[in-house]
Amino acid sequence: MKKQRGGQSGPHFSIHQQQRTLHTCFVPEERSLGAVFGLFGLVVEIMSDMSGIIQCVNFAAIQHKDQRRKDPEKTPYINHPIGVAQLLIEGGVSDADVIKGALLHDTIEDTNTTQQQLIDKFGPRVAGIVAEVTDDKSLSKEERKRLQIVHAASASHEAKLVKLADKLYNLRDLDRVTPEGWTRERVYQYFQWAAKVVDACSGTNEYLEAQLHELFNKWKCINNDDGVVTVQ
Ligand SMILES: Nc1nc2c(ncn2[C@@H]2O[C@H](COP(=O)(O)OP(=O)(O)O)[C@@H](OP(=O)(O)OP(=O)(O)O)[C@H]2O)c(=O)[nH]1
Repeated sequence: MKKQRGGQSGPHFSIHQQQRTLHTCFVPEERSLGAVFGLFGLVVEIMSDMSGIIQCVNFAAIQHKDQRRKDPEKTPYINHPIGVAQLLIEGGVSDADVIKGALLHDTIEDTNTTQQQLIDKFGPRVAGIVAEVTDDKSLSKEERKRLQIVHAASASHEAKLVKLADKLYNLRDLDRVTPEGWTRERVYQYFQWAAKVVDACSGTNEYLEAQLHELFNKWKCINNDDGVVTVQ
């Protein structure tokens, strides 16, 4: 299948068409022929690099093997990158390098993986997406959080997609259960900060942003005209 600009491909269904209709495949009452064809186009696209994607899942699983999420069930950490990749598929993303970037997105930040290793194994484009969504752990937490907002605005489209799916996954997790040791205030603060990062990525993916705004509405995070997020 011929590659288009930005790594997107699919001669029969535009990425816009896929994004608009694809998520309806996951909602039985809204399922339509167009959505099913859209899903087919996406599956063909992703399948064309299935072995590369499996290699990423395998590498991420090995690198995160001893890590757990912060929820009381101590879910295996690998569930997170796989879930972020799944959200991108739901959002109609058919660019295999973005899916790979999602699967690997925490390997540099949270394991001993280096960017050079990712370049050697998965190529410079995938490694570049991961590098863009990696925080500099040598900085203070406050500075890292501030820089995420600043960097999100000028990030590439591919990195913004991973960022949006990452935030959606984490916010859904927070909505589901409070991590061990977190107060309700800390959860609200995370929502407030995440709303600013998401705002900086606006206009990237209709589906992911709609899902995020649904959560912000539920948690009553209002992004004012002056960019200040308030919680009601
Ligand atoms: N909601 C949730 N988050 C969990 C859980 N387990 C681990 N995390 C991770 O915790 C981080 C958010 O916690 P914070 O206290 O704000 O940040 P910190 O761990 O970096 O100090 C997120 O990582 P991050 O890479 O720093 O993401 P982000 O801060 O860039 O969103 C998230 O992936 C969990 O069970 N629920």
